[in-house]
Amino acid sequence: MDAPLLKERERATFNVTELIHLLNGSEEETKRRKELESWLYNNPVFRQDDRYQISREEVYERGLQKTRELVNLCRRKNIKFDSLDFARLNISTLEELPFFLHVIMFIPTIRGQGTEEQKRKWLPLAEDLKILGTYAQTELGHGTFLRGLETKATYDVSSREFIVNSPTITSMKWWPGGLGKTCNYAVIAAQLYTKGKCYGIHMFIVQLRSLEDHKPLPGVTIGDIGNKYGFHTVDNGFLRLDNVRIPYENMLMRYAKACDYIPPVNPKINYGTMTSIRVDLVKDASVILAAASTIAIRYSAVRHQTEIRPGEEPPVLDYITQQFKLFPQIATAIAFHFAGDYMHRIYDKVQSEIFDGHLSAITELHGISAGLKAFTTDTSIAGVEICRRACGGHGYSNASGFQRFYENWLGSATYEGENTVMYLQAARYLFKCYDNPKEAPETMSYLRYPQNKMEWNVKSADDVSNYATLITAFEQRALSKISSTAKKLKNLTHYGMNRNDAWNAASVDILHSIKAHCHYFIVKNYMQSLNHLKMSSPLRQVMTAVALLYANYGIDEHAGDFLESGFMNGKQINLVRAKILQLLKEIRVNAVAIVDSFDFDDRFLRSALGAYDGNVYNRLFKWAKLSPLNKTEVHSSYKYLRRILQSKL
Ligand SMILES: CCCCCCCCCCCCCCCCCC(=O)SCCNC(=O)CCNC(=O)[C@H](O)C(C)(C)COP(=O)(O)OP(=O)(O)OC[C@H]1O[C@@H](n2cnc3c(N)ncnc32)[C@H](O)[C@@H]1OP(=O)(O)O
Ligand SMILES: Cc1cc2nc3c(=O)[nH]c(=O)nc-3n(C[C@H](O)[C@H](O)[C@H](O)COP(=O)(O)OP(=O)(O)OC[C@H]3O[C@@H](n4cnc5c(N)ncnc54)[C@H](O)[C@@H]3O)c2cc1C
Repeated sequence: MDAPLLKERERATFNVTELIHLLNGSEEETKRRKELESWLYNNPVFRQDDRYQISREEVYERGLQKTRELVNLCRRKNIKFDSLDFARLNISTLEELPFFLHVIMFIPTIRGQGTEEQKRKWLPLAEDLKILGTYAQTELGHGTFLRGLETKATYDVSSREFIVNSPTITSMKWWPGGLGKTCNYAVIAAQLYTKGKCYGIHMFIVQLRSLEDHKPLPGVTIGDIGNKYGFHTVDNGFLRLDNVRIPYENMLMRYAKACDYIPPVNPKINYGTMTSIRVDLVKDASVILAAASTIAIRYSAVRHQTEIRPGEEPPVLDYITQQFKLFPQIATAIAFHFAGDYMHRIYDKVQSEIFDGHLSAITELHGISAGLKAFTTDTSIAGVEICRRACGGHGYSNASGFQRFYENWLGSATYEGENTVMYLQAARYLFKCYDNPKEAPETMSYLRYPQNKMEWNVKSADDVSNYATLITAFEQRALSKISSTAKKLKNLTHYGMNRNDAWNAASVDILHSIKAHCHYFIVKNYMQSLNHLKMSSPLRQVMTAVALLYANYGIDEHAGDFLESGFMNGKQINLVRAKILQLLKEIRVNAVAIVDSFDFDDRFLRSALGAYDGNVYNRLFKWAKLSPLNKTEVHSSYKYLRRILQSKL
């Protein structure tokens, strides 16, 4: 163990194991997670040491090899794809495997939207991996605007079949994960035409490749869309369908029927699978940010640079600016952890209501999940970059481990609903609730009895340590943004603009309003979660400091908003800033111990900078020696260099 990290750990004021169990849910949950991880990490197939030295084809092939191992493991240990154990394994592989869309979207869509008969037919095939599917919705021309999708499924009464067609270049399916080379089936989103009339988007199960030799079936043009920023293991694909016939029974008909068309009670029930992934992404955002901050904090405790006082070169973690960059990232990761727990609870509740036939709750779930998906992915993407830059030059090396987080995670601002679009969806619901406060759910309870308070009740540094006072600040900021935007919308329509144009004209303010609401929700949920959890008093002291930092940092970051309405004044913002400095000092002593409590295995982080033992420089040198350019003392391409050097160009 490198001495600096040992010293950091020795002076921690709380018990790391207690926080590990708290974040995992219980001691048993921690044990189970570690057991699952060790099954993966002790398997050489999941090695990553030459990850950046192999070609895309090899990466894809490795992805399939890992898939086979993972499936094998699940079979041996009787782990079901819809279990918490599988979700943990999924995260621990750290790379999306080519069959993940099968597990996270293809199977859930059949489960959620198939009739009992359809589920009896398709689920055993899919769960036993006799067929492999994906979720093919996005097209070359449209991803966001689902009503604009062009793929057609036309019902042919005489043969009791649907004829599926992509009539134009823009109607080609484009992006679905695993579509290019891996899957032989897909759930296809297509416009349903029956008896000459279009009834909008519905889901159809379509076979794409032969189950014998994996060749594309007649009428199917299919392939990989080419290299991307990340997800190199995944064959995101394109698909063109030319008069492909599928049986009537292949339309998922739990909520709607074709032929004599019967519409679903709520047409947005077709969008349910997307909602479930958006819910998961909130927790994923926490995991990614926790991993990035673990690397940056450990490295910052080991890295010594410059001087604060002459003659003493401190760890860079002693620089207040470094703490100001990194400690809010730790706080945010923990805040999103609790938000993720909340989202899973509400998702399970709504699922059971849907099961009982009550579809109304999906609107609320959509409103909350769309907003939090956007807020948490946006924030965590920015946070990973802050952590990377906090590691100076070495942060830019692939040995830092950051690139993997970037590669895949950058996409989260786009997939499963582009973030601006998701914010605007969430805002639709927010403004509806503002107009009809009685309809406002618990998460927007402040809209039920909106109290525009004149000024913030803060006079001293102690006041900004009070949870209720801080929550009120975020509530008032949201309320002020929402009410002024609602006024703007009203004015625009009053002076003759139609509602849609007014919405577009006010959309920048709308965006600010929904972000303020999401921020309020995260702060409130964080503090309420802490209040409900049992913990020792040393741990409570640390967790309180971190929660207070999250809230006070948020106020400082958006000081303009808080000052704008006159609710806060300049003096109070100064009290907030002073509190932040005090909290940074308080957290400093525990920073390494807190990231230790995130409990990432070194084999998960795969970072020379962030390994548990802090042996940064030896690991960096070991990494450099592995560079393919170092296989020989003189590289074979010296032949060009020699000519340049000898002026024999
Ligand atoms: C190091 C550690 C590692 C950790 C692991 C990290 C890695 C994790 C990775 C995770 C794996 C992820 C893999 C990637 C998978 C990506 C898959 C995709 O992108 S798949 C493709 C994803 N694609 C997208 O996400 C596409 C995004 N686009 C859309 O979702 C829609 O087009 C739309 C919502 C924008 C509009 O739809 P449109 O039909 O035009 O709607 P209208 O305008 O007509 O009406 C709006 C009304 O509908 C309502 N409503 C809407 N939605 C819902 C809902 N879900 N429910 C309920 N209601 C809903 C709404 O409230 C409103 O109500 P009202 O106000 O009228 O009362
Ligand atoms: C890694 C990855 C994996 C994916 N996997 C799948 C998959 O498995 N299956 C699948 O079907 N799809 C998949 N997708 C596609 C993904 O879901 C879409 O790309 C996403 O929904 C965004 O749609 P778009 O590309 O049409 O963006 P666009 O909507 O074209 O966005 C372009 C810009 O327009 C803006 N914009 C669009 N509409 C509005 C609006 N109404 N108001 C304001 N601004 C607007 C956006 O904010 C954005 O700035 C994947 C994408 C990625 C990157």
